[in-house]
Amino acid sequence: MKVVVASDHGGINIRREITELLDEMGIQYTDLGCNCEAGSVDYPDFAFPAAEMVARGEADKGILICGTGIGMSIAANKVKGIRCALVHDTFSAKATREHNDSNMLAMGERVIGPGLAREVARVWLTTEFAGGRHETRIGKIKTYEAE
Ligand SMILES: O=C(CO)[C@H](O)[C@H](O)[C@H](O)COP(=O)(O)O
Repeated sequence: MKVVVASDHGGINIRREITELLDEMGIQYTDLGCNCEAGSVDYPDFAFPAAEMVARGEADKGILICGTGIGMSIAANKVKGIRCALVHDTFSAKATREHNDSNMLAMGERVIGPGLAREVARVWLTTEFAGGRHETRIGKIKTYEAE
C-alpha cells in the first residue's frame, strides 16, 4: 500500500505522528508537507495535490491534517473519485472504511490528541471495505459524480 500524507501549519505535529506510525507499520508513503514550521499556509494547496495523487492512483490512500480537519476534507472531496472522511474516533474510522470505502482520512490537530490520532489512523489503514449493500451506495455516488 502507498499512502500520501499532507498537512497545513495546524497539523504538523499529528502529521509527524502519522509518518512515524507508517514507518512502524512498514507502509510506504509520500509526505507532501507542509514545511511550514515558521509560518501559515493555505490547506487547499496541500489537500488538492494529495487528493489528486489518490485520484490518479499514484497513492492508494491519503491522510490529511489541519487544525480541525474540516478544511482539508472539504477541499479533498472536491476532487473526483475522492471519498475523504473527517474522523476523530475509532468507531467511525472502522465504519468509514467498511461502509464508505473512504480513500482519504482527515483529522484535526486542534481536536484530537496524538495517541488517539495514531489509533484512528491505524484502524482506518487496516480495515477493509465490506462491499455488498455498501457497493450499491458508493455506485450511486460515483454515478452522480460522473454526471
Ligand atoms: O480549515 C481549517 C478549519 O476548517 C483548518 O483547521 C485550518 O488549519 C485553520 O483554518 C487554520 O487556522 P489559522 O487561524 O490560520 O491557523
